[in-house]
Order: sequence, then C-alpha cells, then structure tokens
Amino acid sequence: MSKPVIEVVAGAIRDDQGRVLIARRPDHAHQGGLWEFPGGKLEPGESPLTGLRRELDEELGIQVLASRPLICIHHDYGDRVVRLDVHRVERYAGRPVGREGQPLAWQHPDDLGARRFPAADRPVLTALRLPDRLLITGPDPLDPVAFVARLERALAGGIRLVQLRAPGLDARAYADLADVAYRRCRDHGATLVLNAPPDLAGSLPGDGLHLSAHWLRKVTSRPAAHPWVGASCHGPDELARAEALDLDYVLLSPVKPTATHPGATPLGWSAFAALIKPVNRPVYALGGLGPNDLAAAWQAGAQGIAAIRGLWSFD
Ligand SMILES: Nc1nc2c([nH]c(=O)n2[C@H]2C[C@H](O)[C@@H](COP(=O)(O)OP(=O)(O)OP(=O)(O)O)O2)c(=O)[nH]1
Repeated sequence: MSKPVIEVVAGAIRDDQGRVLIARRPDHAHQGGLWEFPGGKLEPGESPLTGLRRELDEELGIQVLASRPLICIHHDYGDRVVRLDVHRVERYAGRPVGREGQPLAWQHPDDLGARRFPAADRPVLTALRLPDRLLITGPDPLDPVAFVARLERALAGGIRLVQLRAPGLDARAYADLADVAYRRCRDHGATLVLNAPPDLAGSLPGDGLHLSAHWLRKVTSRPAAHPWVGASCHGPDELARAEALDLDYVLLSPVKPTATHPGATPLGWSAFAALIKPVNRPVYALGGLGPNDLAAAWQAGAQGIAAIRGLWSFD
C-alpha cells in the first residue's frame, strides 16, 4: 500500500542583505533538532498560499504580502512521504520572531550547507543559490570582441549564471574564450558553466560543467572537476538520468518554438509542468523564452528561464 503524502508548505524569506530565515525544529518533532524553512502541514482543503500565510503568521508573526513558488520536493522518509512546497516570500509585514519559542537565524544561501537540514531540503538549498535567469551565450563568437562586449552588457544587466556555449569553436579557441569569460563573470560575482566535453572543461577555468544530452548519456558518474554540474534534458529519461547522476540542476526544452532547434516540437507549459513534477532539483525552462516568461515558468514549477536570444543582446 502506498504511504499517504503529507502536504507541507514552507517559506524562504530573504532580508535586504540576501540572507534567508531559518528556524530550528523542536527536538521531539519529526526531523527534530534540524534547521528548516518556516512552515508546516496544510490543513485539509487548504491552498498552498493560504497555508503559507497561516503558518508564517502562527510561527513568526509576519503577514505575507507577495510570494512565488520556488521549488517543490517529494521525499520519502521511510515512515512518511512529504511533499515540501517551498515559496519565496518577496514581501511581508511585521518582524519575524519565534512565536513558538523556536530559535531563528538569518543565513546567506551559500552558508546554509553548514547547517543540518532534513534530507528533503537539499535541493531547496541548491535552488536558493541559483538565480532565476540562466544566460546561454550565442551565437558562435566569431568576433570575440563583440562577444565579450555582449557578455559584459548581460552581466551589467544582472545576469549571474552563464553557460558558455560555442559549438563552432575548436578546443583551443573555446579555451581562450573561457579564460576571458571566466574573468568577466568573476568580476561581476557571476557563475560560469562550461558547455564542453567534460575532459576539456575540467582543464579550463570555470565554476561548473554543462552536460549536453550527448554527454549526459555518456558519463557514468557526476564529473567532479567543477562545483556545479547541470545538463540539457528533453524528456523523462534524460530527467531521470540527471537525477541518478545527482546533478545540481537541469534545463528542459523546448517549451516554445525556438530558432536554435526549428524542427523540435514544443512542449508547452502544461507538459513541461507534468514532466518536472517528479524531478527533485531545480529545472530551468528553455526554448523560445525571455524575461516575460518568468512568472509562467515559476507557476509551472521551474527555477526560472534559460535563454540565448531572450537574454543575449544582439545589437
Ligand atoms: N516546515 C518545514 N517542514 C519540513 C521541512 N523539511 C522537511 O522535511 N519538513 C518536514 C518535517 C515534517 O515531517 C513536515 C512538517 O511538519 P510539522 O510538524 O512542522 O508541521 P506543523 O507545523 O503543521 O506541525 P504540527 O501542527 O503537526 O505540530 O515536513 C522544512 O524545511 N520546513
């Protein structure tokens, strides 16, 4: 008999320094003594938003004014299955206090890993460290000066995650470009992910590796040379493979018609949402998207959008 699923809603609340509020669970509770994102079980028939507002008022004495979905995790603890629906609280009224006596702490997302959280929260910590827009560079940088100027404009405009894609370059030219791109990204506090064969990427400066669908099939374990590893997926088998390899995040495409792959059949948002429902890690929606699609992407369960044309400036 399948175990009943406990529906839990939780809030990721940020302060103006970008730190996130966490609370310590009571020792006697399930996952007791561990840190959590404030929240709790939904009441029967309650919507996630109503539950979020109620829980954060009860536990912290704050009123949620604006929020949006961040990530939804299904986790089997053995004795129970939890569906943890985490929302980013964008605005709230009041000052959070531990109304149930629970200790609270504000922590930068990069430092959350030093705390002990329930197992279900691991992908939530990853989602909090990733931005909502992933820029894929393009087209091939035949003119490196113009290419770097475009990259610089995107970084100045707030892009903080860049995938260096240049399939037309040989290994030498790609390595030279990675060198420049890495320095530019580092100057802006952005993460550079290399879309290259793992052996080549492992020898180049960067923060991460992007596995194309080809390399996702070929590697037998998670490549270890860079801290971040993501992959391109187009359906359930590739999504399952990325999970089995314990990659940090994935891209699922194409959501809409795209000039890069004109022959591919677009998924549309509802098929996209259905495909990523069982995926317990951040998913970027890709294919014909731009910043105007962010709200639809969040509602479909995505971390955000990935794009070439939608985020790369061509003028
Ligand atoms: N709030 C919260 N719960 C989490 C997180 N991670 C995680 O695995 N859980 C699990 C632990 C529990 O099994 C369940 C939440 O149940 P709870 O006991 O806190 O719910 P509640 O506040 O409604 O408490 P109660 O009325 O049952 O006493 O979700 C998290 O980050 N935040």
